[in-house]
Amino acid sequence: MTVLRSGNLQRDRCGVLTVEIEHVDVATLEMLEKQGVDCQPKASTIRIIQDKYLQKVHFSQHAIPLPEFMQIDDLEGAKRAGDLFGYPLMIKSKRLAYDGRGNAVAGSVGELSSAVNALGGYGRGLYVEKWAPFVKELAVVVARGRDNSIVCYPVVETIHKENICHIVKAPANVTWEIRKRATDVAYRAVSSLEGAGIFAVELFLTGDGQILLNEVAPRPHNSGHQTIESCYTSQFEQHLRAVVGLPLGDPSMKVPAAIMYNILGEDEGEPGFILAHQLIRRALGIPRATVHWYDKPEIRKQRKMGHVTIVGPSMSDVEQRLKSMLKEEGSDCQSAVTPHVGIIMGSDSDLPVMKDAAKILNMFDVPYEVKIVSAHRTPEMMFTYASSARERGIQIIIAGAGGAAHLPGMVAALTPLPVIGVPVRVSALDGLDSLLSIVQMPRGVPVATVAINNATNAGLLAIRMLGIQDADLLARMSQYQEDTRNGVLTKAEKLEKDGWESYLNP
Ligand SMILES: Nc1cncn1[C@@H]1O[C@H](COP(=O)(O)O)[C@@H](O)[C@H]1O
Repeated sequence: MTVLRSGNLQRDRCGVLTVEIEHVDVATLEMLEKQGVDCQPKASTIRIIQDKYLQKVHFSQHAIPLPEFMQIDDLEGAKRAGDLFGYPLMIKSKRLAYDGRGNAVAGSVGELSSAVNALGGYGRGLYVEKWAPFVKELAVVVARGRDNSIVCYPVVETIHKENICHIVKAPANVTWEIRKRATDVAYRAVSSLEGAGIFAVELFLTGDGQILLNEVAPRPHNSGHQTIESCYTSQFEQHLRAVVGLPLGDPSMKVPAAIMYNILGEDEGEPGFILAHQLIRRALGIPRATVHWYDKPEIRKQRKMGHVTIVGPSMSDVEQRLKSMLKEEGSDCQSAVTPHVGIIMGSDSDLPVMKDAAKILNMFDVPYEVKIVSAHRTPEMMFTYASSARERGIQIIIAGAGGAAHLPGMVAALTPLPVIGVPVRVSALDGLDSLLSIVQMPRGVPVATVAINNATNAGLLAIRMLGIQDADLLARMSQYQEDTRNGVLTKAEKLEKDGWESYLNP
């Protein structure tokens, strides 16, 4: 087996299969050699994939949702397609179309000829697709083993610039239902093919929530590069497992968020290398960023020269680091620590109580923010705060209010994050009004409610929740419990030794 750089499977004239692969650890290689690697993806798969038109025909036969398409052989055919699908019209080359090559858009009937000429004429083998009015491009990397077992990686969002993949965000910021639908389309597309290995399935999400299959690439793919750092099994290891016939690995993410940024040539020759190296230098200074440089001998504008993957506790955290790497305005990676907990309260008069939650978070070194947000006096602000909290990387909200204390409940209705309510004692009713307002939530909208004025417990509960995914934090929580226990034991010993009278009047 030869280990090269990309991800394609090739067979030479003697029938020896070459796996082009970029990342493989020595242990896997040794194991492969011992196995006497025998990789034989079915020829039909390769043929289907190489001819994009045939691929479309194949998928439409399997009732997989696609943009409408038809083959065109001359100008008359192209005009008919225009009449049928309307403009703009997507014209695609059947073969060797990738990275924006082999695609042209005709904005009107008058632009048909120039678009076709740009693709090398009808003789190249062309087909047209109805314009897919997508709001996002999604992708799912799917692995298929030689025993036909299939696993799907989490759905990612791919962001293209001038038809070239620029950024991949994992996981995609879409609803669970859309993720499920995208995964289902990808699964069905790969199930309808033959062969083993990684298949990257590119999808369109339309404004009305439809998922359309764009294309399938039968190889480790740019949309899966972030799996090296973000998933338990990278797409490259998975590809080897699949073609060799080993059990497929766990494709799930081991970090909450990842972004892959392609390093594209910004200039030709030496100036291009200097710019790329400046970017790499900045990337090396970004926490949790990993640089991959492909060491291609030549640099050209828009050529993929490498990529950077940044992983982190939330998408907003990772986005902030990316901005900082790209030196975008308002990005200072050092000062911008994403708060994990939001402490909010209905009024500044709640602060003397709510400060105790902040003290606990200080003690455990958990980043947080403190804000005044009133459900009644600033309802719009409450709406914006609650509905954007998750996106900003907040993981838990502690909300305190007194009297008609609707803040925790309303916030819980607006976010999927856990909300801890602190009833603040303010009125003649001694806090019972606040307690009942917070605790008596309707079914379906939970608020974890602590005792009246006990913001300390809200802070501690937040630490325990965060500890589920943070072993160090959980260990510190055990230590806190141990210290509390020792504190009580010391007092008990003193009471025993001194007697209650001198204990009370030392
Ligand atoms: N329920 C509510 C809505 N907006 C503020 N509050 C609560 O009203 C109490 C009294 O607020 P203030 O001291 O500002 O009058 C505070 O506990 C505050 O959370």
